[in-house]
Amino acid sequence: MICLCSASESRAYLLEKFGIEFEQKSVDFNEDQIVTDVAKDFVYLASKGKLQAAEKRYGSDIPLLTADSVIATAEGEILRKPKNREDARRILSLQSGSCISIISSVHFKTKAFLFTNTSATHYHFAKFDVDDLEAYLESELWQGKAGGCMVEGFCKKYIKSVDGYESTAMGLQVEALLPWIEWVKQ
Ligand SMILES: Nc1nc2c(ncn2[C@H]2C[C@H](O)[C@@H](COP(=O)(O)OP(=O)(O)OP(=O)(O)O)O2)c(=O)[nH]1
Repeated sequence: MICLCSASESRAYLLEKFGIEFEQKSVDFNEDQIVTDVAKDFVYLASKGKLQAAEKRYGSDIPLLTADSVIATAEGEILRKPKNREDARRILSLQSGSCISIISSVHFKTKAFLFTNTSATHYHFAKFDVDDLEAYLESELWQGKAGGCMVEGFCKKYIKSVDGYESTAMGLQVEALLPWIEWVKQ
């Protein structure tokens, strides 16, 4: 059993999809305190900060798993979760017809080891249909997602090319974690 220290439905879905037994508890960490404009450093520091907060709150008797994800545009702008529908429209419009990277960092800590991994999945999207984008904004499915993005949903039909795991793009590179989770089961 491991503890997914995250409020993320996407991360819980991914662990369930891979048949990993877990409990889920949220963790409070203010990502606004992170001062960097480098996306891979942002997610690493956020994931690390969440782990430290989780250790303080839950102790370390059970293996703790934390993660953070952002989108980086081709220009290097970091896109986090949209604040509102207008922000979602702005952020998604930046991704329309563009190349982006979804970067996820994980920290997985047990009594025996600390595993960290920062991975990216790179997408080239076709231009989003305006009416389709408005319908997606209306659906509010973009809420709580880095860049308002759903690679398995709204964005899927616009994918012209992809390089990397879909799981990384959805917020948790389970494939990289699996050997370490198996080790814990021994
Ligand atoms: N279903 C789906 N979720 C995505 C996708 N891209 C990013 N996400 C989700 C994963 C995370 O829940 C969220 C990124 O926000 P954070 O890394 O700050 O995590 P979140 O605040 O959701 O939960 P946490 O901080 O771990 O309690 O976006 C995607 O393409 N599909």
